[in-house]
Amino acid sequence: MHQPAPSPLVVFDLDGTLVDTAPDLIDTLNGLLVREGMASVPFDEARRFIGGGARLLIERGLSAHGRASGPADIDRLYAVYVDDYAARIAALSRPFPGLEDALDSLAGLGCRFAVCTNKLERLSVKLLEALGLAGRFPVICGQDTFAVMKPHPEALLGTIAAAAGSPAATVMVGDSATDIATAKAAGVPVVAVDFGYTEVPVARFDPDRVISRYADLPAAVAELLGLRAG
Ligand SMILES: O=C(O)COP(=O)(O)O
Ligand SMILES: [Mg+2]
Repeated sequence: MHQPAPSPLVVFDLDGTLVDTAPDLIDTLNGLLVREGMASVPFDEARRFIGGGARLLIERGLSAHGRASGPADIDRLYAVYVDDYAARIAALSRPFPGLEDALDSLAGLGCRFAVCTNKLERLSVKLLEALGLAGRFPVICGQDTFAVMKPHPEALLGTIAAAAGSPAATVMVGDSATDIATAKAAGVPVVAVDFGYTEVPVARFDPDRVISRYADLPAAVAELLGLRAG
């Protein structure tokens, strides 16, 4: 007896992929820096600090001011950051254009959806709930869901398992070198969006596809997984 093949799964990164969170992340970081007696980091510079989780964002913010920081400093600032960010979670953050239509088309191809992010799980759920998107993603895994975070492949493989999917029937969608490395290590094809947060153009990391707008995602996923409409 053959097991029925698991339905195709699309696993999305969150910051810079599903949602343009940079304004709220950067306002939170800059609020923290100003209270510590430092200047704000310019938006375009701070945007490139996103992608490795909040701790790294704070470390990069401090080192932009030439401030060396020990783990105790980061721990203290991180606790404040998480509360401040939670309070403004979707003040300015919005889904990238065309996302919902692309999800509708992908659902029409039989795809299910999950999130694998380096944001804390509870903040990820809160953000997607605030934007009315949580119902689209029955599985939302964050940096603290598993013992490891991206780029460790187990973060993605754990997300796929939680969604009762199979790596062979999954596509990852992300905006950063971290996402591409994670997918490659897990043996999962990856579509990179080029409108997210990265210092180096994503094409440089050799993803399977690069898209510049969500309208192009359904065809890319269909091609990578050999899906047909209907
Ligand atoms: O907030 C971050 O720095 C990371 O988030 P992401 O994994 O959803 O890009
Ligand atoms: Mg990202």
